[in-house]
Amino acid sequence: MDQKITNSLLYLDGVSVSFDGFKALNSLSFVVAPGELRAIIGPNGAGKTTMMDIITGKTRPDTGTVYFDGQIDLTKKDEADIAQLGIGRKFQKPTVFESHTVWDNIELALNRKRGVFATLFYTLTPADKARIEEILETVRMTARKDHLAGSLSHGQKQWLEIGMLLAQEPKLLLVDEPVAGMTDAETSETAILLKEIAKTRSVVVVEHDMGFIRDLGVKVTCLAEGSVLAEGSIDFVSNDPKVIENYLGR
Ligand SMILES: Nc1ncnc2c1ncn2[C@@H]1O[C@H](COP(=O)(O)OP(=O)(O)OP(=O)(O)O)[C@@H](O)[C@H]1O
Repeated sequence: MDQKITNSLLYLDGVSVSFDGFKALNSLSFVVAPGELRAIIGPNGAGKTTMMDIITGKTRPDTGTVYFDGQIDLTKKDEADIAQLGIGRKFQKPTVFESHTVWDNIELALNRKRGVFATLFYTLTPADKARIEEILETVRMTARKDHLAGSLSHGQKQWLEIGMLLAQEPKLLLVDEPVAGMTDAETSETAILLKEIAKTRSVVVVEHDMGFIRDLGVKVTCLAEGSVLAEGSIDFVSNDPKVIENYLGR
């Protein structure tokens, strides 16, 4: 098999999908390395959400290849299989269990892997507790572990949900517009948090907030009309005349 495929955590090549004759993705190709944090930008309708739908198996491509972790063909897997393989997705709106504590939210996420019956009779091992504590620390929630999730700020709920995804130990985390609606301080902290998380897994983050993207300081892929318009450092991409015309200058 091609070395580029086997050395990548995520490999998309020539991925196209149409809805009622409209090409939402038009021969999209890009590669994410193991342990890479990648930022995706692009105007509304560029295909960013559709790209995540393809990776997570919600949408099937009409043509193209999608490989995960070297040799797994994601186009042959369903959504449940893909989640099980280690791809976690954070949607834009936080979805936490509001009437449960922060700790319980993480514990529930940790148990989700075990199934309902096993969970009923399961007591946490010291290793589970240590993992929950570690996740709480990562997502800045240690001091709030006994608070009800419903009492958290919008930004804190986003962090808690990232923690719930971490409990599933994904190899790849897809994060959709995490800083929309966050305060400036929360936004800066989220950049640091995602960089920490990407030390142990790959993260693909879609955002419109260019200050946040600059803070991340990672390779940026700009999509437009379903394909890659430009890719490289934030300075390289934001100075590209095509990016200015299609996105930044609008
Ligand atoms: N299920 C669907 N049926 C019909 N059209 C769709 C479907 N999903 C997406 N589209 C269209 O495909 C195009 C790409 O949409 P997509 O949501 O992927 O863009 P996006 O880059 O995520 O935009 P935004 O920044 O607004 O979230 C849009 O024109 C959208 O209307």
